[in-house]
Amino acid sequence: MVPVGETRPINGVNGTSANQVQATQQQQRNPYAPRYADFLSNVSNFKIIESTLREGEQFANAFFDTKTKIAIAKALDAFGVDYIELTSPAASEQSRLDCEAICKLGLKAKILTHIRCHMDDARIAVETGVDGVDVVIGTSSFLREFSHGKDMNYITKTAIEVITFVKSKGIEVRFSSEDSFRSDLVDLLSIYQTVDKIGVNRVGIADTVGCANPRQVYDLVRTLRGVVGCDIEIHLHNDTGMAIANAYTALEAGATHIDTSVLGIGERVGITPLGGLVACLYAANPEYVKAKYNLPMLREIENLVAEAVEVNIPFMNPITGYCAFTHKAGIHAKAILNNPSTYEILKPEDFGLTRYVSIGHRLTGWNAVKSRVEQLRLDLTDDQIKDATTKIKELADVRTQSMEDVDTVLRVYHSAVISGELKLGDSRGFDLLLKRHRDSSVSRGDLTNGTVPVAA
Ligand SMILES: CC(=O)SCCNC(=O)CCNC(=O)[C@H](O)C(C)(C)COP(=O)(O)OP(=O)(O)OC[C@H]1O[C@@H](n2cnc3c(N)ncnc32)[C@H](O)[C@@H]1OP(=O)(O)O
Ligand SMILES: O=C(O)CCC(=O)C(=O)O
Ligand SMILES: [Zn+2]
Repeated sequence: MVPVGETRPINGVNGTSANQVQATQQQQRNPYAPRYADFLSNVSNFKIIESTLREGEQFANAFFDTKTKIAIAKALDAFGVDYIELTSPAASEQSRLDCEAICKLGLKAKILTHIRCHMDDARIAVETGVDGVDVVIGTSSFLREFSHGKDMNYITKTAIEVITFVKSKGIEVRFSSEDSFRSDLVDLLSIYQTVDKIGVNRVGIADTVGCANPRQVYDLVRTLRGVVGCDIEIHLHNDTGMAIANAYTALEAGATHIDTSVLGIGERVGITPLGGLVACLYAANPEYVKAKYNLPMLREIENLVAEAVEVNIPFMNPITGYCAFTHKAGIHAKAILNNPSTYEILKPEDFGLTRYVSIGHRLTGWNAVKSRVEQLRLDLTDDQIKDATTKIKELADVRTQSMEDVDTVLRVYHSAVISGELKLGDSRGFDLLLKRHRDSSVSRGDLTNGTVPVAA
């Protein structure tokens, strides 16, 4: 693969200045930007509640010792997340100690802990030094019957008691209904309205089982926006692959805070991933997202967490997947080389990353090969490059060619053309020359020019 520079039209293929002006104008009208009519939308005005150290600890593979938790908290803080949510200090003695230790780090991000809607948990939480407490209780009939066994009257009464207590300590408090999308709408709205009236800082909606679709998310958040004056947080599981789309829709409907975890880790398949959400919001408003977050840190944070929980970064991960900025098909490669915005909505350089064009395969085209010819500073006409491209495709029909293979083809082709040994279209002649080159490289053990010594 060949790394390709920023917006430099490497080959200037068919480029005219008029085309470039038009392309620039098109780029300036970002079709993904929020529309001005969306007065409710917070797509360019949101906060991230990063829950790798709470929801993420519920991922089956997760065990974070104190040192790892501190490293993750510091990295998230340096990235610029607004809040870091920690496991309940009621979970274990070490969880409580870790919560206290992270509160003492003096991070810019506000530190939250996440508790059951219960005074015992609240009393422990407020003593840890956190900036706020996220209180949750299930409101769906499933959870009321099979989890905690409490009815809505009890839930409301306890919520008021816990919220009043946490507020009396001068720290933030959020009340959330677990399994919101399978809860009765009247129950939900009435408890949210009650807690809003007593001054809760945020209410939270949770798609606990990952069943909601964007339209349902829009409707619920939009309705809630009309009922409460406080901030609205949303927590979205990814069981049906909707977590990023649902988060975006929630912001459009007026949500103010989105829960994320690094790589989306959490219960089952987890929640809205930090990187994927950032990619989606960057597409809508790159300047806002670039100004708010230290984007080049994303890869480092994902590597840190991936290593801690012993998983690989998925190949199709937005931004950091290993082929996120690699372009392959000839049609794509030509356009990318002229202007990367043709096939890229995210700019790799904004994330400290590089774009690549893959050349050594049968879907390649002469424009991509030409860019490599120019990088190698070989002097070939367009017709000669097309001829060499035919050769690369023939070879790639048998197996994918490494960059070294491609470079060898181009160098051998170039020297044969210069010396007059090869005429345009002489495929058989070129095969012989290539074989001779490879045989002599093998016999000399010659690895120069990145040529792989393979038997002919
Ligand atoms: C959807 C979510 O992810 S919510 C967050 C989940 N997070 C956690 O569970 C944190 C880690 N959990 C733990 O360490 C433990 O479960 C603890 C310390 C919270 C509780 O442990 P235990 O007392 O042994 O109870 P256990 O886990 O078996 O059952 C949960 C208890 O909390 C009650 N409960 C469950 N949810 C809630 C809630 N939101 N608010 C109040 N009580 C609740 C249940 O009724 C049950 O009570 P019981 O002891 O009377 O049966
Ligand atoms: O506290 C919340 O809002 C969400 C809790 C949770 O993890 C869930 O419901 O999946
Ligand atoms: Zn969750």
